[in-house]
Amino acid sequence: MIEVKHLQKEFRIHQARAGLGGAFRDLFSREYKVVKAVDDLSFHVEEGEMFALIGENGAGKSTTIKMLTGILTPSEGDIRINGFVPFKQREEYVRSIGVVFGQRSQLWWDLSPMESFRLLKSVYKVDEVEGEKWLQRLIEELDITSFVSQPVRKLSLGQRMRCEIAASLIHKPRLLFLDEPTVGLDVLVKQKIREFLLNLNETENTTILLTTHDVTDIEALCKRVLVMDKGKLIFDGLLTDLKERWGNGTEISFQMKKRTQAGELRQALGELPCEIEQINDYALRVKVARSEEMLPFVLSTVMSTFEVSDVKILEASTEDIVRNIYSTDSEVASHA
Ligand SMILES: Nc1ncnc2c1ncn2[C@@H]1O[C@H](COP(=O)(O)OP(=O)(O)OP(=O)(O)O)[C@@H](O)[C@H]1O
Repeated sequence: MIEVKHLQKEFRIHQARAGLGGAFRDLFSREYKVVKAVDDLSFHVEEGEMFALIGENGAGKSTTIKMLTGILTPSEGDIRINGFVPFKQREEYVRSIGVVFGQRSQLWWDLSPMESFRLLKSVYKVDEVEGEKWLQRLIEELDITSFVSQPVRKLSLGQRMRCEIAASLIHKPRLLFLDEPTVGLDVLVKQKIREFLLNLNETENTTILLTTHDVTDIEALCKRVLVMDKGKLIFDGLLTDLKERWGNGTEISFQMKKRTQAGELRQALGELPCEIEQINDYALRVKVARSEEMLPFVLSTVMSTFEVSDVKILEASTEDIVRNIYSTDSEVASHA
């Protein structure tokens, strides 16, 4: 569905010289700095995948989406989506995709969403009967019936965003781009949007690409994550692998009924690669790197060897992990 090879986008930014003299010199000769917003990006996406593109501010996500949607022309590299080269075959290409930019609206401000939907139907030359059936399904599933006939300017952000999603899907595209779709929304609306997207992906096999700063979006929706840093792709793989790679593992804290020393725990756990920390005479903490395999072993061994009064398992959240990635120097990671 999506094939991106060595994609690059450079921007030339005018560097203003300091002071009045500088401004005067700028009139005659301008100095420019080149910013590589996207640097040698390559990835491949199968039809029906739902994946997230993440990275801190300025990482290059929006520039990537703009190139994928045909708004920007790459400086170098190839993009082929659904058989199209987006920036070359723009008109045909946009009929096969849906786009939602969280910060920008595709609805007419003074019209109702319903009127916008009807206009979009004729722009996309959607089949009357099939198109109407599909629209009714979108309205129902996005739960927008009660306000779909009010002017867009009177809608709340959450109501508008659900209408934006409906508008982007009027022509039943095979591929949907969502740039920050849940930014500023309350938990209930986020939940509704996520349920809708999961259902769309499952029932229609729509390929969905999401950029987000909200890690709960990723956890709810995507198995695959692409992480960008300073224009480069630094991770492309499963969310579970991302957690394993950048997470600090899992910590298990044990409260013992009797005095227990770290050495005794070490003896019980044998050669298992883990860190054991003595909190006090009765409390110890075991840190394991690969939680999925090791956690059950540590739990069962300690519980069957010692008298344990309390256990707590502390796993790094995706949010901690993403923070961890952004604060670490980038290191290229390979596809899982
Ligand atoms: N039109 C432009 N002209 C010049 N520089 C640009 C332009 N658009 C983006 N950039 C620069 O390219 C880099 C990547 O920007 P981009 O908007 O793609 O990042 P982002 O990951 O989407 O960030 P955010 O999360 O803040 O939206 C930044 O350094 C930005 O200043």
